Amino acid sequence: MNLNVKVTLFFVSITAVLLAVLIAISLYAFRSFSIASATEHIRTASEIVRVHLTESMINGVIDKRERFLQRLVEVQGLKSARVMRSPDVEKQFGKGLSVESAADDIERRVLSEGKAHFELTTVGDETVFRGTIPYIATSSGSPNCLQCHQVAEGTVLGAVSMSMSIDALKEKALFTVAGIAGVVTLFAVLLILLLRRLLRPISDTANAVEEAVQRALRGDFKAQVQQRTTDEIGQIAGDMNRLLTFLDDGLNRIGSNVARLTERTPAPGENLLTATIDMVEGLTNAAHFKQAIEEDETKAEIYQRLSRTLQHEFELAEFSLYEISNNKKQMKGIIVDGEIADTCRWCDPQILVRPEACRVRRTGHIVDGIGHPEICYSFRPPAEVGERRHVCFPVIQSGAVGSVVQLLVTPAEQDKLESRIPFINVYLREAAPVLETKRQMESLRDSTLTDPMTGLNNRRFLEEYVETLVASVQRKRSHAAILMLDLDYFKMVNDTYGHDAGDAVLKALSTVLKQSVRASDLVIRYGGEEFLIILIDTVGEAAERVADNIRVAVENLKVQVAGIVLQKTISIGISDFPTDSETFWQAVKFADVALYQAKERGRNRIIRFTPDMWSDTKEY
Ligand SMILES: Nc1nc2c(ncn2[C@@H]2O[C@H](COP(=O)(O)OP(=O)(O)OP(=O)(O)O)[C@@H](O)[C@H]2O)c(=O)[nH]1
Repeated sequence: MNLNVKVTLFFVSITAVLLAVLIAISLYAFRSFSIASATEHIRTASEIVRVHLTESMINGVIDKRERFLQRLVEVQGLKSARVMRSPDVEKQFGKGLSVESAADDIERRVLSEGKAHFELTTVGDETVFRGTIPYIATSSGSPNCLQCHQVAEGTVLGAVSMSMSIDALKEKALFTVAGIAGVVTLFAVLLILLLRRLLRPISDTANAVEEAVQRALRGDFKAQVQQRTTDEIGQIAGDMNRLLTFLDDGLNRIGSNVARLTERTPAPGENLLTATIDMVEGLTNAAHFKQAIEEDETKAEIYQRLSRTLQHEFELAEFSLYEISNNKKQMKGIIVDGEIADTCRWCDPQILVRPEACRVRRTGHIVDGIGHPEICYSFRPPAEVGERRHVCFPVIQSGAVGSVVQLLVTPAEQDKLESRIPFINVYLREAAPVLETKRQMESLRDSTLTDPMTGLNNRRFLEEYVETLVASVQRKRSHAAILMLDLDYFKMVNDTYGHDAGDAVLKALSTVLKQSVRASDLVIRYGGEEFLIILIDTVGEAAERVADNIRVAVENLKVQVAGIVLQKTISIGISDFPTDSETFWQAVKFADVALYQAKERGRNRIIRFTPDMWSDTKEY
C-alpha cells in the first residue's frame, strides 16, 4: 500500500469516527434541548391555565373552562390539555366535568404526590412529550388559593395534563445534524484532496526512488528520479540522481579497468555490480595467489598450489599441467587431476618428445576446444570416458611457452568453464613470471651444483644434500656404501697427451660410473680426477661387487683421443656409513684412507676400510 492510499485511508477513518461522534453529540444535545424546551413550554401553558381558571372563578365564568382548554389546544404544538380536580377540591366543589378526573396512574400519582411528571412517548409515528403538573394551594399572592379553597396550604388542588408533538423539533434537529455532518464531510473531503495533492510529489518521488533502488540492485544504475519540487523531497530526488550517476560512473570505470585486467566485459543484461564484484574478487584472489607463489620455494610447490587452486577455487576435477624443457625439445607431465604425474593424459604421447605437436606450445595461444572441439589433433580422450571439452592455456615465460595447462570438462560444464576462462588466464599470467624466476633460479642453482664437464653433481651438491641423505639413512636404519675412486697415474695422460686427452678420459669415466650404479645412487665429481659414489641401502659384499664392476669396466674402457687409444685403471676405497663412523664426513674420510691403501698396495684394486687403517683418534 503506497503512502497516498495509506494517508487517504487514515484520514477517511478519522473523518468517519469524528463524524459519528459529532452526530451522536449533536443528536443528544438536540434531544436534551427539545425535552427542556417542551418542559418549559408545558410549564408556561399550565401557568396560563392556572391563571385563567383563577380569573374564571373570580369572574364567575368557571363553567366556560372547557371551551378555554379547547382553544388552548389550538395553540401550535400543543396536542391536548386537560385539567383535573383533586379529591379535596371535589369535596368542596363537587365533581367537575367528566374529563376532570384522573385518567391514569400518572395523573393519580401527580395528584397524590404533588410532583410534576414529564415523559416522552411514541404515539403511532409521532413522538409526543407529555407533562402532568400539579396545582398546589398557596397563601401567597392576592387573590390566593386559600381565599376560595378550604384546604391547608400545600394541598394539591388539581393538575393539568398536556401533551405536545415534538416531531417538528425532531425534524429540525435531524436536518441541522445532517447539515453539520454534510459540512464536516465536505470539509474532510477537501482536506483529504488537498493532502493527496501535497503528498503526491512525496509518494511519486518515493516510488521513483524505490524503482531506482530496485534497478540498482539488478546492477543498473542508469535510472533517474524526476525532481518534482524544490523542497526537501526535490532535494532527495536530486541527491539520489547524483548518487546514481556517481555509482554508475564509478562502477563503469572500475569495471572497464578490471575488464582490461581480466579481458572480460560484463555481458549485456548482466548485473554490472555483481559482475564487477566477481571480477574484483577474482583479481584479489589472483593477487593473493601471486603473493603465495612468490613465497613458494620451488616450481613444484607453485605447480601444486596452481593445481589446488584449479580444484578448489575453479572446481575443476580433470586437468593436467605440463612443463616445456629448457632446451624446448621435450614436454614433461607435472600434475594430472591434482596428483603428481610425469605422463600426459588424453593427449597423443608424441607431445612429450615432440612439443610442437602440442597446439598451445606451437602457437602460444589459448586453444579453446569448447567452441571448436576438433581444434587440436593431439587431444584424444578415450571413447569410454564419454565426451569431454578441453581448453589449453599457455604459460608464457620469457616470451615463449614455458608450461601448458589443460582443463577438461563435460559438455554440461562447459558454460561454467567458459565464464571462468578470463580469471584462470589472470592466475596463469600472474604465475608466469614467478615460474620463470624459479626456473632461472633452479637452473642457476643446478649449474652451481653440477660439474659442467662431466654433468655429474659436484662436491657442493653433496654438502647441500648430505643432511637429507643422513636423515634418510637414519630413518630407514639402513646403510650407505661410500666409494672413493681415483684414476691411476692420470697425471701421465695430461703430461703425455695434453689436458684435452685427460678431459676426454674423465668424461668417458663419468659415463661408465653413471651406468654402473642405480639411478638412486649418487655419483659425484669430488675433486680433479677424484670421484665419490654413494650407494644407497647397500652394504658389505654388494658394495664391493659394484666397486669391482666399476674397476673392471674402467680397465676395459678404451678412450680414443686424436688417433690414439687410452686405457686406464682405477683404485677404489670403500667405507660404510654408519658402520665405520656415525659421522658421514668421517666415513668419507675413511673411504679416502682405504683409497690411499689401494694406491699403496699397487693400484687397480678395491680396498675396504678397516679400523686399523686409521690411527688418528681425533674425530674428523
Ligand atoms: N685433464 C684434466 N686433468 C685433471 C683435471 N683435474 C685434475 N687433473 C689432473 O689430474 C692429475 C692428478 O694427478 P695425481 O693425483 O697427482 O696423481 P696421478 O697421476 O693420478 O697418480 P695416482 O693418483 O697416484 O695414481 C693432475 O695432473 C691434475 O692436473 C681435469 O679436470 N682435467
